Amino acid sequence: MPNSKSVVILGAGAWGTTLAKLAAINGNQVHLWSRQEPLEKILENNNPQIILSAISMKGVRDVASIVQSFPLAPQTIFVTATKGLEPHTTYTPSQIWQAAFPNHPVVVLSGPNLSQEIAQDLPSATVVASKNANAAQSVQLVFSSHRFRVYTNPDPVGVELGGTLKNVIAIAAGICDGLHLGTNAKAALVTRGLTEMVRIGKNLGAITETFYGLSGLGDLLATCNSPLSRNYQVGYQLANGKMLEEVLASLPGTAEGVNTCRVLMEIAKQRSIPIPITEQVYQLLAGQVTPRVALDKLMLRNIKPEFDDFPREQMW
Ligand SMILES: NC(=O)c1ccc[n+]([C@@H]2O[C@H](COP(=O)([O-])OP(=O)(O)OC[C@H]3O[C@@H](n4cnc5c(N)ncnc54)[C@H](OP(=O)(O)O)[C@@H]3O)[C@@H](O)[C@H]2O)c1
Ligand SMILES: O=P(O)(O)OC[C@H](O)CO
Repeated sequence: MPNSKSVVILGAGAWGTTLAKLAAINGNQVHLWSRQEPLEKILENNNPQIILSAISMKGVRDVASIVQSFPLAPQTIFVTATKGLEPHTTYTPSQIWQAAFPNHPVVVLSGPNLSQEIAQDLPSATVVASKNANAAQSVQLVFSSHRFRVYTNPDPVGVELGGTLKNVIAIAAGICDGLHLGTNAKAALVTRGLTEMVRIGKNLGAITETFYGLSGLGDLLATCNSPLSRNYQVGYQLANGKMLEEVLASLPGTAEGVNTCRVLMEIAKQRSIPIPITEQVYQLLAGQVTPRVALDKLMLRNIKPEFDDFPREQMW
């Protein structure tokens, strides 16, 4: 294949395995790494043009520092598909990869991508975002197929935060469905959840419009409406009376929203960003409120205008 690339995928979990298949379908030479094998052989023998990380948030920093110890071609592109935030530093995965490899292009891949549906060959779309347009276009070619439509975007911060922040709202959506609160409540929750995502995103340097695209609203809708989502499952099962530890132990894979929620609360406190839904999810995960009390606390907040920054000329 003339455009075939050597692609190393780090993390043989649900998402890494699915992305490896998508890249292989297009004729790329794909090498999937799980931490049971030595990384050295894969990196040294295959001269990767693209290294994609689908590692859970908790492993990203360690894996990035292992990769740092190997010589790489200067044009090697890093792609991150992790949806999480690092505790304490509050770094996104792409910030960790960029700090470890300051001279390499870094691309964020994120969108409404429930891996089980993609693995069944159902149609799906995603976004690859980078400050480096050539790198984003290279990654677009590696993964695009008749079943996986890949768009480019110049706002990696917004694309990465969309995929990360929606996980907390998906926990809330699972609670909403688990309590059988109805379609009106779910619509209100998801819409106000998007408002919270935009508020945090703008504060962290994202472009607002990005949150109305596939990696923001798109992923929010997919994750808040699917029992395939691990984050949704956390909320749904908590609403049905299970303990958090019990739910996490029975989940197939990682629900990043649990840790993301804690990190978001740190960010919101430091920067005085109002995020009431996230705050109630945080208190619920910490065992400080029941789902019903969290609902009442949200409904009984002070009444206020719908938008924080409606254009002045449109105000009364
Ligand atoms: N599944 C999806 O539908 C989907 C879609 C889009 C994005 N994502 C995101 O992709 C990331 C991975 O999700 P997943 O569904 O693939 O989760 P998963 O099935 O639980 O797999 C997690 C992967 O991370 C690796 N890992 C975990 N801790 C590690 C550590 N300390 N050091 C090295 N490797 C470590 C695991 O390795 P071991 O197997 O050796 O434990 C495994 O390969 C998450 O951030 C998730 O939000 C998932
Ligand atoms: O299973 P979840 O909740 O991690 O969601 C998977 C993907 O992020 C959906 O786009």
